[in-house]
Amino acid sequence: MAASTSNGQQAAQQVVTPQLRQWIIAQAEAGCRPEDVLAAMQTAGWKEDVAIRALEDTMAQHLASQSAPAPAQPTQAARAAEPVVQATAVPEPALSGEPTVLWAGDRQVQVLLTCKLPRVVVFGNFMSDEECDQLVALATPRMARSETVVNLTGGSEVNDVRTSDGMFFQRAENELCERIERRIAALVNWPVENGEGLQILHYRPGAQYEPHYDYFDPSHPGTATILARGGQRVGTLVMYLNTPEAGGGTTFPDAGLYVAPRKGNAVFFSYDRPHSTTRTLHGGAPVIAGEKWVATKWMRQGEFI
Ligand SMILES: O=C(O)CCC(=O)C(=O)O
Ligand SMILES: [Fe+2]
Repeated sequence: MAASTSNGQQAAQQVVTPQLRQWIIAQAEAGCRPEDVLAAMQTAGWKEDVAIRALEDTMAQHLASQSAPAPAQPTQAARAAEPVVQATAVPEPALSGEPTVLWAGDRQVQVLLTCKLPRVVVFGNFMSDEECDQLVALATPRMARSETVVNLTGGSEVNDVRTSDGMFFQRAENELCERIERRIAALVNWPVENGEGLQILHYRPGAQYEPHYDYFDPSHPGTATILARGGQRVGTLVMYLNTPEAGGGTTFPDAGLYVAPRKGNAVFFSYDRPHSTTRTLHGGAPVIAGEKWVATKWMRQGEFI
């Protein structure tokens, strides 16, 4: 099996050929485990997300085309059609009727943009100017250089990936946090109890948050400790507390999406599995002029304790 390339630039254009599909089916029928098929594809230069989608789609189609009744024990071929990482329920706004506004319990919020993959929704008028200013004022005396979770230990440390300052509020620490948390819960239909405390970030000119995933990497040793407090993260709401003069948007490189930071607006995204196939790679673009303040709410699968 030969992949078209292992070069990142060209890899974005990798195309799943009929030959690759045949090879996948042959491996599964020969009894190869899906993990091994995936590993072989990656060794040959296929991007992980392309390989997973090719494997899942090919085996699902192959099984659907077989007319024989399902065997009592799943075959290797059936196992290969199972998602490599299991999907889970996620927060989701009530957008089925394509509304232009949503009632979030105490406030009407505008729907400005929706995207299926990655699941991204941009909201307007999520918070009032006064609420934004008040949150910044409450956070300011407590700002410290941002820390990022260290996956090896489950602890956190200062590093260069995130050059902003930050702080965390406890959940429901004050009336404003409580009000915003209830609004988020109503907007994305996810229990308040599953939310982490609000995080406030402050970026000065040049500061940025390099592209990353918000879920915890299941393969890292520190993740088990983190997951004990409510399971995986499954959704994020980034709320813009001011409008920088230039730069500082939230980027989704896999979708070529740039969300401009506008005071009071917010960007929501969800990820139903801790995997790159959710395409939720995102970052805070460098602030070019002015400064940037955001509040981030991360939502867990279960109650965050
Ligand atoms: O600042 C941003 O636009 C993104 C923030 C972010 O990704 C986070 O807080 O996890
Ligand atoms: Fe993030």
